[in-house]
Amino acid sequence: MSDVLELVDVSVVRDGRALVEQVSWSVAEGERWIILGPNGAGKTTLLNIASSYLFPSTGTVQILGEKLGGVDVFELRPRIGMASAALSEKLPRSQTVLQTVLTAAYGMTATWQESYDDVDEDRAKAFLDRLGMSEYLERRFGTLSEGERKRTQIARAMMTDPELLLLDEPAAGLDLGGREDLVRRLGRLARDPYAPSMIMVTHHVEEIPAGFTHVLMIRQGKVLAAGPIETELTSRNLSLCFGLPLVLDRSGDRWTAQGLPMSQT
Ligand SMILES: Nc1ncnc2c1ncn2[C@@H]1O[C@H](COP(=O)(O)OP(=O)(O)OP(=O)(O)O)[C@@H](O)[C@H]1O
Repeated sequence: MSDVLELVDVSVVRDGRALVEQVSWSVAEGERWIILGPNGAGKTTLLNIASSYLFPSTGTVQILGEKLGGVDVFELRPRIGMASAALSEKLPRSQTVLQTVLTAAYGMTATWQESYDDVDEDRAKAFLDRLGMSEYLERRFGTLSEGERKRTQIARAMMTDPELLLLDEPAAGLDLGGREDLVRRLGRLARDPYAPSMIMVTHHVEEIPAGFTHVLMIRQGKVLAAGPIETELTSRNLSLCFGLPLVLDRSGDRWTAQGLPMSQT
């Protein structure tokens, strides 16, 4: 299996402070990674590197076999699908859901013409259907609920048939039903052998979909643990990562975590 992402000794320094420090990490083709860590740990910074939008201060990065700095990022970016709150803000609120997904095929956020190939339209509809958005094709993006917006964005990220799919906190802001619906859909995607390699950022173990295979835990810019979920996602690692005693539980293929009662801390 070849690597879709390889970071060697990567640091990002801003104003004399390391946002991520000496990170070495590789993601092989077909793997589904969770990046887990507290607020400000450096998760989005890692995702911005993986999407080729951020160059490290030191260290080397290879994305889909191309070395960052030695490749035209405009050729690389269509091969990477990304869904994040920052990207969502750039999408025009007046565009329909279908247009929002279709524009991704042309590497744009807004429509510049109304004619798209039928084949693109069929693809966009198929992805929206997979995300449970068939009923919303003509709805304006700005009128969607948070959950509907997230699902539209994931369909959009799939539109270029990416080899690497990056999801930054896809379940943030969703209610319990919305979260469970999204986690189930992501689980289905993760188990699809034809789906791209995936990296998903989250703060919560409850949001880890079934089918995700690996976890990277980060705290204050440094990697605490990285490897298969089965071995690395432990109460000990989670406690170190979030800085308080936590008990991790597994029920079937899903996870929960809670702090120890005060009397035991
Ligand atoms: N351009 C910048 N200049 C200075 N500091 C920055 C810059 N971008 C991010 N940071 C800081 O780097 C740290 C890591 O940020 P990052 O967004 O990667 O964290 P995160 O783990 O994704 O956090 P959250 O869970 O809160 O979204 C934070 O302390 C943030 O304030």
